[in-house]
Amino acid sequence: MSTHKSRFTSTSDTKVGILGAGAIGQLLFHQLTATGCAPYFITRGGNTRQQTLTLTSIENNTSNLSAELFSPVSQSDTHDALAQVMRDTQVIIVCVKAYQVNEAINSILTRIPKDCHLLLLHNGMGPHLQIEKQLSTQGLSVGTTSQGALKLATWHIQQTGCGSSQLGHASGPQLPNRLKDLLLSAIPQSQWCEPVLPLLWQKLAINAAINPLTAIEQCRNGALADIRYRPIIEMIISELVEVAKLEGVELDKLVLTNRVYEVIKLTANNFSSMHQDVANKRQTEVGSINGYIVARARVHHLNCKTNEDLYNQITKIESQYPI
Ligand SMILES: NC(=O)C1=CN([C@@H]2O[C@H](COP(=O)(O)OP(=O)(O)OC[C@H]3O[C@@H](n4cnc5c(N)ncnc54)[C@H](OP(=O)(O)O)[C@@H]3O)[C@@H](O)[C@H]2O)C=CC1
Ligand SMILES: CC(C)(CO)C(=O)C(=O)O
Repeated sequence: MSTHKSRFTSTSDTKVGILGAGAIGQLLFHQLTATGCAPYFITRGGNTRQQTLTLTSIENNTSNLSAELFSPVSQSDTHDALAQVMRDTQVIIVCVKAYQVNEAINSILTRIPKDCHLLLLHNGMGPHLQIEKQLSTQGLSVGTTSQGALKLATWHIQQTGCGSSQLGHASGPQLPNRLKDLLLSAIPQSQWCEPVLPLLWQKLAINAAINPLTAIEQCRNGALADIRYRPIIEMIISELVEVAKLEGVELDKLVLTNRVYEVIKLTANNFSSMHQDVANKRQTEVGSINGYIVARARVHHLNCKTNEDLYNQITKIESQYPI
């Protein structure tokens, strides 16, 4: 695997859009702004406006920034402010949930400039397969992050973890080095990795093992260290390794298992995102986690009983949310 180190010096002439102004989108906004770049947000509602964003850092320091928000649905026929700002945008970072990616990109597809690059940053896998087919000339990159951010209020986030981020090429033209440097210098502990797909599969294994089990058992991540979960965790990983192999990605089951247990230990006190989604009766990302493993297995006429069982249990819980 090759990695790319950043040699970026700050600039304000690079136009970066952030699609999705949630916890991770706002965290990246603060981090990009600190390097001298002035990103803007694409949201799914509301009018074009300025918004004050508040960040509470890990050290509990609070800072404010002003951001510009644009929406594809609020434009009058004569003045499409989003189209105008997107015209010279060089990169759009997509920070929505996995199941929101298609709709979010489709809402802006006709406005994306021909030489603009897209970077997908979400948990789980899958949306890139659809998006790469829809892009004509634009390049696509994908990434995974273990940074943590929590929304305290709509426009106030708390950084909850200083993890690392791995980004890399998916399809079409490569992200120009100047833009790679910008992203790598803005996002702490980030690396450009080629190939990046094995790293996404590795993160998928972590999420496939930890997320549904903690949601079903209603426990913190650390509870999965109990020996009684070992057989099911091993089965989840075995199935994933087999599917990844058929997809051309070789993973070492033992290394992956050790990594899953390392994350269980490192995040022992956390409630996983799927646990939180289920506790708050929100749609989960299971379709892009265990659901993705099952879907890719089907393409290769393979059965993934354990992942399928977990997928079914989570979607059943979701279907029982009160309306
Ligand atoms: N938060 C974290 O600590 C981490 C999150 N991740 C991953 O990052 C991804 C994003 O997570 P997170 O930021 O927490 O999620 P949030 O729900 O906080 O943010 C998603 C944002 O996307 C917006 N959105 C949804 N659809 C559209 C659309 N069509 N157009 C424009 N905006 C849209 C939502 O808007 P609205 O307010 O209207 O719903 C929301 O603001 C997920 O895949 C998550 O698993 C990964 C690591 C850590
Ligand atoms: C790594 C882990 C499992 C941490 O909780 C996570 O990514 C999630 O909760 O979605």
